[in-house]
Amino acid sequence: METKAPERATAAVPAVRMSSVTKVYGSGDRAVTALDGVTIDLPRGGFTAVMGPSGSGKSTFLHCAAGLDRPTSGSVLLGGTELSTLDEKRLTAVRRDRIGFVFQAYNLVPSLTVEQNIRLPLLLGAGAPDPAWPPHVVERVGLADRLGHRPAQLSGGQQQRVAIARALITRPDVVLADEPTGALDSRTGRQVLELLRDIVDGTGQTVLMVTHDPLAASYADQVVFLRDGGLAGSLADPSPEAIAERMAQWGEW
Ligand SMILES: Nc1ncnc2c1ncn2[C@@H]1O[C@H](COP(=O)(O)OP(=O)(O)OP(=O)(O)O)[C@@H](O)[C@H]1O
Repeated sequence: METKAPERATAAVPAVRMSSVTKVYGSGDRAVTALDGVTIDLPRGGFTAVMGPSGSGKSTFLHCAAGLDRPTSGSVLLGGTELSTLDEKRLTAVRRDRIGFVFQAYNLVPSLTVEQNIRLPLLLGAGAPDPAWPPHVVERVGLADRLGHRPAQLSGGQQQRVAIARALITRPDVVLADEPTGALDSRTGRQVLELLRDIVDGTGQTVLMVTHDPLAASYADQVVFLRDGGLAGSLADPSPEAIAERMAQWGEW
């Protein structure tokens, strides 16, 4: 299937490139450095998990990568577009068209059907992808027989699959997931993680996921650890045991 712009088809351009990103909230005595000079590339078509103790900067990292928060200094490139210099209107368009969000709490619209929820970003004006893409997404998340249902008629795992399909519908540069299995039981949570893995492997999407759970993080290609706002190492092809061991070394989770 075609991509939307030539720059985004270049494998050499990472999905997200953060360079010396610092985020300071407040000022003077009350200043809190939430991110402290973070430099990282998220490879296109990769699955990256972000872990770290409470307050280490995970949400701030995700928000800066998504253009939801502006860094105090440093640069964030999304598929080759510098976010820090965009005005609010263009930033909103980038978030709508090129980033998919998946939250712990699903955030579906109760009065809309599954199909309308999935297509919501397109109804709100996002550029239409290749016509073959939406049916492909619906099929991939296994919801073809639920399209006329309302969210309340679905299980938690099915609702999260609707949210994942909605995040994918614009064929974004990156899907950002904030504790996507936090509200699910372990079996349903595994199904959602398998789906995220399948989306990366089968459609070449890029996923960035914040999680506290070593098992969830083990579905990623790499785990990056944050501590006090800075990168504190990474693990490639991580096993749950290796992740848990790293967490135990720091003993502050
Ligand atoms: N809007 C804000 N104003 C002031 N301080 C903030 C704000 N947002 C975050 N912080 C501070 O920045 C630091 C990093 O917060 P962040 O939410 O990114 O951490 P986290 O790793 O996601 O934590 P948790 O796992 O508890 O969700 C914390 O010290 C937090 O108190």
